[in-house]
Parts: sequence; structure tokens; C-alpha cells
Amino acid sequence: MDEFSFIDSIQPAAYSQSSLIKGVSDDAAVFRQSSEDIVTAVDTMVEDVHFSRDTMEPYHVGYRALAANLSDLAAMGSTPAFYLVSLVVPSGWSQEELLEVYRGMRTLANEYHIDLIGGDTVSGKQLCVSITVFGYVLKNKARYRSAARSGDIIFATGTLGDARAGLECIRKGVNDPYLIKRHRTPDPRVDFAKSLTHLSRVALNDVSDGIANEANEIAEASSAELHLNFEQIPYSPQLPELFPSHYEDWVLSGGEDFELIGTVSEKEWPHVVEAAKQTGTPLVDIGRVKESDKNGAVYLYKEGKRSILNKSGYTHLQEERD
Ligand SMILES: Nc1ncnc2c1ncn2[C@@H]1O[C@H](COP(=O)(O)OP(=O)(O)O)[C@@H](O)[C@H]1O
Ligand SMILES: Cc1ncc(C[n+]2csc(CCOP(=O)(O)OP(=O)(O)O)c2C)c(N)n1
Ligand SMILES: [Mg+2]
Ligand SMILES: [Mg+2]
Ligand SMILES: [Mg+2]
Repeated sequence: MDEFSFIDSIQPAAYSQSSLIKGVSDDAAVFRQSSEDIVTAVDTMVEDVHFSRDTMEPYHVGYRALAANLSDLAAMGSTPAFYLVSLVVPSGWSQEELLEVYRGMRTLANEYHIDLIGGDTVSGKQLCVSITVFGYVLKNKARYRSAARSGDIIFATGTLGDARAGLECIRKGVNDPYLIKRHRTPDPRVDFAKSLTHLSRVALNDVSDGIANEANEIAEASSAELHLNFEQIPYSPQLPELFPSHYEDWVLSGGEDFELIGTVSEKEWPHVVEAAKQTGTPLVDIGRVKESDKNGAVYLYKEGKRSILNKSGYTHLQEERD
């Protein structure tokens, strides 16, 4: 394998997006869009930080790297359209394994009819997959973390803590296929988020680092207080059975569930419930937004007691980590 034969091997056979003018093959890709706003994000997965060769097959690495990016597009309420892939490849990865990484990405890309339109391939020390995504959203309909208002219902999709529990299942040899799937091949909530388009105001954030972080990001961006009831936060029933001393921490700070946390007015809440029903998305009310006299804060109510929920999810560039 060399760089150029590898690039030949991952050339898309066909493209789905009609706005594409030039895909993989030139110095850069070209697409045209005049009627909608363009949403773009990049997320990176690094060997031994986001995955290890014992915990993920190459297929899973590709799938989850694209899932993490599509989750950011979902959190903006946008429809995914394109992705570019930057690869750092250490010696020891074969062409077959790299093609498996691309097969993982393609599975999700086919589901959402999105096109691979470029990337970069270089040699390096650890496998690093960085994906840039582009999506479209109706003009001025992007969903911001800053949109929470006093009186809003706070909601969460799916179940939280599954991905962290799945990682532990893999490490400890516990056979829970559902949790392991949630770690390796999470499904971003693209369809649910898109079906909120007609709502006048929704705040959204995706759960990559853990709801404790994500709720604080909404609170800060909106200068509001978020009051969460732990008893309402959704988690899978096997979590307390399998990991009784860890599950509460993982529900709040495990991260990588790629669910959505959001806020909406009580008036528009029934539309969110309907969107969840139409897209088969589990959805629960987990608390209320209140006015803040400071820069925003998150409170957690548990067994009748209230505490401040600080940011406690996964944070890079920290010296210590468990
Ligand atoms: N190295 C960087 N250079 C420029 N912008 C960055 C960098 N890292 C993060 N950002 C920006 O900071 C914001 C928050 O990033 P991040 O916490 O990674 O979001 P998310 O958890 O949704 O992936 C985003 O607007 C992102 O584009
Ligand atoms: C081998 C391994 N160790 C630890 C983790 C846990 N982990 C790594 S990064 C991360 C947080 C999410 O990644 P980040 O790069 O912060 O994504 P972003 O918030 O930018 O979407 C978590 C929970 C893992 N998935 N795999
Ligand atoms: Mg990021
Ligand atoms: Mg995000
Ligand atoms: Mg993060």
C-alpha cells in the first residue's frame, strides 16, 4: 500500500448529494448552496484516547468517528450532507484494516445519504481519524446552546451511561451486546433533531462528554439555571445491576452516548413528544430551566436533596484521569 493506491481504493463509486460539483480527485471539493445555512464541525478520534485496538475493531473506529460528527450536526438541527476524512496512519495498520475503517463510515453515510468528498492521508505514530462534516439547515433555524429560557422543560433522548458501561463490559469480558453496541456503534439522533425544524425555539447539545458537562454548557451559553431531577434521567436497567458503584457517575459523566439534551417551552413540548414518537426516539422530561442571577448553573435533585452539578465529564488536556 502507498498513499496514492490507498486513496484510489477509497474513491466513492457514486455520490448522492445533488449540490456536489467536485468530490474526491482535485485539490479540494466544491459544492454549491444558496438557499440554506451551512453547518460544519470537526471531531477527532485518537488511538488509546478514544479507542484501543483491544476495545474496537477497525470497522467500529470508522463508524463511531462519523457518528460523533453526525451527532454534532444533529445537535445543530441540521441535515448532514458531506464529510472529509483526515487519517494519520502508523505502521502496523494494513490496507484491509483501513478499508474496514472506511466501511464503518460508509454504513452510516449510506444511511444518511451523505458523500465522502475528500480528506488527507499521512504517516504518524498513532491512528488518528479526524472527520469534518457539513450539513444544511433552514435559514436561521440552527439550534444553539444559548436558546434555553426560564420555564423551559429540559429533555434527554435515549439512555445515558450506556457507552461507558459498554466500554467496561468489553474490558471486563461482560457479555452485554446492547451496551457494547452503544459504545462501538452509537446512533446519532439526526432524524429526531431534524423533525424539530418547525419549532420556534429549541436549545440542543449532544452528549459527548457527559450530561454534567453538556447541561453546564447550555446553562452558561443561555445564562440560565438548569434544574435536573436525577430520578428522571434515563438509564438502562442493567446499569445498576452490572455496575452498582459506578453507574450514577457514568449516567452523569460517562460521555460518548451521543444522545441529545435540550430545552423547549412547555407550549412547544407536545411537538417534541410527537417528533420523538414519529422517529422512534425515547424521550424524557428531566427538569426545568429557571432564571439565573449569575452566569448560569446546573442543580441536581436526588433523594430530596439539591446539589450543584459541576462539569465532571471527560476533559482533554488534564493532567489526571481515572
Ligand atoms: N483546536 C480548536 N481550534 C478551533 N476551534 C476549536 C478547537 N477545539 C474546539 N474548537 C471549537 O470549540 C467549540 C467547542 O468544541 P467541543 O467542546 O469539542 O464541542 P463538541 O463537544 O460539541 O465536539 C466548537 O465551536 C469547536 O469548533
Ligand atoms: C480506550 C478508551 N478510553 C477512554 C474512552 C472514554 N473517552 C475518551 S474521549 C471521551 C469524551 C468524548 O471525546 P471528545 O474528544 O471530548 O469528543 P467531543 O466532546 O469533542 O465530541 C471519552 C468519554 C474511550 N472511549 N476509549
Ligand atoms: Mg469536539
Ligand atoms: Mg457536541
Ligand atoms: Mg469533548
